[in-house]
Amino acid sequence: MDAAPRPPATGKRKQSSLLAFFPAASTAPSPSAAAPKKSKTTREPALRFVREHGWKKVKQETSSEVDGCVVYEDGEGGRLRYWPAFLPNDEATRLYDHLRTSTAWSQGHGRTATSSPTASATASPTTAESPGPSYVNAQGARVSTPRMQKHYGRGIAGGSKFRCGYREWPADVWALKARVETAADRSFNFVLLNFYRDQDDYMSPHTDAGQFLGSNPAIGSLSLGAARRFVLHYADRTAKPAVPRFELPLAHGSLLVMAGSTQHRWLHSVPKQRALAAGRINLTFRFVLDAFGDDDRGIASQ
Ligand SMILES: O=C(O)CCC(=O)C(=O)O
Ligand SMILES: [Fe+2]
Repeated sequence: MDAAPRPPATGKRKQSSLLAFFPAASTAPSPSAAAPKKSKTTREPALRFVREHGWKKVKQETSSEVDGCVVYEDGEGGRLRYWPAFLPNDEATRLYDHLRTSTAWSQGHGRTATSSPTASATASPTTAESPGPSYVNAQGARVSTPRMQKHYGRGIAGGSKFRCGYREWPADVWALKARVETAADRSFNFVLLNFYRDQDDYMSPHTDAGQFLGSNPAIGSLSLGAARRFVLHYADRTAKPAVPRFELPLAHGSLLVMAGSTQHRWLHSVPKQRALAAGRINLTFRFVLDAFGDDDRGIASQ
C-alpha cells in the first residue's frame, strides 16, 4: 500500500504560490514512498533550449574554484549560473542513493489559495504553501504536496507566516553546503530537499520569494538523479506576443544558482515528465534573514 498517495489527476491546476516549499505539517516517513524505485542516474547532455525568450547566454565562466559554469542573464537583472557537472558523476550517484534511502522524507500538505502570477511576482507575499492540513485544488479536491520533502538548518519564525523549527544539518549535507557556497559566492543557512519519486511528482510554478529571503535572494539548487525539466515562465502573463519561457534540463550532479532579480519576474517549476526511469532529489540552499530565523533548537525540531 502506498503511504504517500498521489494527488488526484483532476486536470490542470491553477498555480503560483510565492514559495514552493513548506515543511510539512505531517508526517511519518513512509518506507514505501522513500523506497528506491530505480536508481538510474545517467548524466544528460548539458543544456538545451526549448524556447529562448529573455535569457541570453552571456559567458562561459571558469574560476579557480569551480570550472564549467554557464551564465545566463535576462537583461533585467535576473541571473542564472549553471554548472552541468558540479559533482563528479560517481559522487552524485552515491549521494543520491544515500539521501534517498537515509532521509526521513515527509509529504507536506497545504497550499493556500493562489493569486495571479503577475500580482504575486511583484507584490508582497499573499500566497504560499503553508503547513495547513491540506491543499484544495482548483477542482475543490484536497491533495498532498506532490513530492517528498525535508529541510535542515535555520528555523523560520519571528513574524513570518512560514514557520519551521531548526533542524540539525547532517554532516554530508553540511559539507555540500560549503561547496555550493564556494561556487555561489554566498552563505546559506537553510536547505530544502525535494524528492520527486517518479514522473508524477512535480513542483508548480512559483517564485522563491518571501520577506524572510530578502528581495533578491540567491538560491543554490543542486540536482541528483533523473534529469528533470526546470521551466522558467515570465511572471507577466499579459506579456505579448508570447509568455517568455526558458527551460533547462537539470542534470545529475548539476548546480543552478538563481540570483539577482530572477525571483521578481520569473516563476519556475518542475512539471510532470513522462517516461522517466528514475527519481530525482533536489537540494535548494537559501539564506534566511536574521529577523525571520529562530535558533531555538527546542522549537519544532523533528
Ligand atoms: O526541484 C527543483 O529543481 C526546484 C525546487 C524549487 O524550486 C524549490 O524548492 O523552491
Ligand atoms: Fe523554487
